[in-house]
Parts: sequence; structure tokens; C-alpha cells
Amino acid sequence: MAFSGFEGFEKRLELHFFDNDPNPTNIHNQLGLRKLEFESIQQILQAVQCTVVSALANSYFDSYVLSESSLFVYPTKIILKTCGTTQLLKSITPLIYFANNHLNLTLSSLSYTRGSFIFPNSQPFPHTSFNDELTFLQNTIPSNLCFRKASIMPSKSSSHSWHVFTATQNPHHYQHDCDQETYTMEICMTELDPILAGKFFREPNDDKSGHSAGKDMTELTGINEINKEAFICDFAFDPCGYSMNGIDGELYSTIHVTPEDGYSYASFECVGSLNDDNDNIVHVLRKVVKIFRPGTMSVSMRTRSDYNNEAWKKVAGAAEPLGLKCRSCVMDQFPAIGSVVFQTFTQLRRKNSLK
Ligand SMILES: C[S@+](CC[C@H](N)C(=O)[O-])C[C@H]1O[C@@H](n2cnc3c(N)ncnc32)[C@H](O)[C@@H]1O
Repeated sequence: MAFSGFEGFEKRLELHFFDNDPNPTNIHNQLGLRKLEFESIQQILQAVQCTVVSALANSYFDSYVLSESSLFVYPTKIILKTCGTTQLLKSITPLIYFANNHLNLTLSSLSYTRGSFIFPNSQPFPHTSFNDELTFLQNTIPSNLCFRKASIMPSKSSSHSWHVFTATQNPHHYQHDCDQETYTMEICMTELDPILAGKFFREPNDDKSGHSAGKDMTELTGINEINKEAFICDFAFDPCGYSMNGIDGELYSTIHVTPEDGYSYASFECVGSLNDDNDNIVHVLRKVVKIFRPGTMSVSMRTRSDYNNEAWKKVAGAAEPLGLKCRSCVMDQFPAIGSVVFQTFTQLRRKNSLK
């Protein structure tokens, strides 16, 4: 494997299950995947090659900050996002096994997404190429998920594409009823402003735990201002690097930062409600851009197709006044997740554009 810096670009897996025994009085049915033993979660993460560093829960879901990104567990949905040289797709078999055998849950749909790796030659199998990932997925997922689609959504730059694979047993159903009323926005940023990226380095021998150093970074950088309603679980790595999960009712947000010069990267992901103030996307995006001032940025938005026809304009309208020019915009439809819009941006001028 080639030597490289830390791979910031995450791989993201979302799995939805249904209950084989829909008895509403059964506590297992209500908590579903949240009943997974912590030992089982650790075994799943061991297959991926990462660990839990911090956890936070509310009445809707459990969230974990990982050594490489994040895990969210809802009663019938799991979102696992990992970076570096983790082997995310190796979580699928143990996840299905535990859900089936311990909780009587059956997989009904799956989606896998990622950007373009900065260091593709450093990725281990099955992440050695998108073709290898697809072969692995086709061989791993159960046959009831027979409606499948894979696509590489392009941009003007060959180094920025959005890789998508979805599989479902019912192409006419969204992964979950409430997904009809939500959007998921994933922002990937590279070439971070070096001064802002510097805030994600710790002082040598600072005598702080990862948790307290993380809390300081959350406040110093203004990450706590993105959603003031959210409870935040944050962690600062040593000597640098930062991860946080925010939980706000049923909705989550998550930020991960690789601040090292030469391969700096930050990601922001959130689920938002379509029923909220329509300008939420704009406010959130502007705050995120100001925290990192990236040289390049991609935004992937998944939601109902009628909403996505408008959402890409909102995203471009929020980014362009901050000096980020929209360079490409593509849209596609996928069974189970609906419409995906993928946009890329580059910074016009660094100076004076983000006051
Ligand atoms: C896990 S975090 C955030 C990952 C996220 N996908 C990203 O790049 O934005 C990665 C950052 O933490 C640093 N780091 C320090 N110690 C680490 C550790 N034990 N495990 C993972 N990352 C560590 C890495 O060098 C990198 O800057």
C-alpha cells in the first residue's frame, strides 16, 4: 500500500430494516436496532477497523463518535460513516447477522456513498476502486434487495465525483416514511484556509482530555453556533483532528476535520426537515463555509425530487456570495433514496470574500 497522508473523505453506509414481528407492545420493536449490545457494535466496528471514542443519545437515537468518523443508530436505521483506511463495507455482513439473529430485523434497503479519495492507492480492499466496491456489495447484500443502481455522478474536475450505490426490495418506497419530509446534506471541503485549519491542532502537552480539547475547539471555531438547539458530543485528536456529532430531536449533524496542510479536509453532514424554515439550508451552509473557508467544496443533497429541483438553487445562492463559484451540478434518481443533486464549487478569491 502506498504511503500517504490521512484520507479525510468518508465512506457512508445507510441501512434500513423492517421488523419481522410487528407487535407494538414488544419493547424490542420500539427500540429495534438500539437494542444491539455494545459488544455487538464493537464487533461490527472491529470488522471496519475503528473504535468508539464518545457516545451520546436521546429518546430518538444513539450517536457515537468514532476514531474514524461517526455512527448513528435509530430503531430501524443505521448510518455508519468512516474515513482513513477503514473497510466500511465489511460491516454489512455482521450488521445483518446481529439485526437478524438478535433482533429479528430484516434488511430492506441500503445506500453507499462516497466522494473521490485524495489517496486512492492507499485504500485497502474492498475500497481499492468503485468497481471492487460494487462487486463486493453485489456479492454481500441479500437477494431480496433486488432493485439496485450504481452511478458515478461527475463534476467538471475528474478528481471530484460522487459515487452512489443503492439497493432496495421495494423501489416505490422511500427508505423510511419520514425521509419523505427530510433532506440529507453532505458537504465535503478541501484546501481549508490554513489559519482556520490551525484551530483544529492542539497545543503540545495541553494536559486536556480529547473531550475537553474537543469542547474548546467547538466553541473557538463557532461550530456550536451552527445549530444552537443541538446537544454536541465532540472529540479532539492528538496532535490534531476533530470530530463531533450534534443531536437535535430526531435530527443529527456531524463534522469531521483533518487539518493537516497538503491534504486538509472537513466534512459537514446534517439531516434537516423540509417543514422547517426553508432557508435553513442557506443559514447552515453559510455558517459551515465561514468556519473552514475551503478552496474546493462539494455538496450532495438527497431528498424528494420535487424539492431537489429547488434545493440546488438555494445551495448555489448561499455559497456564491461567499466567493465559492458553482462549477458543476448534476442530478439523478435512485431507488430507495429518491433524488440526489451533486454540486461542486471552487473559491474565486480567498481574500476579502468571506467577511
Ligand atoms: C478522525 S479525524 C476526522 C476524520 C474525517 N473523515 C475528516 O478527515 O474530516 C481525522 C483527523 O484526526 C487525526 N488523528 C489523530 N489521531 C488519530 C487517531 N488515533 N485516529 C484517527 N485520526 C486521528 C488525523 O491525522 C486527522 O487529522
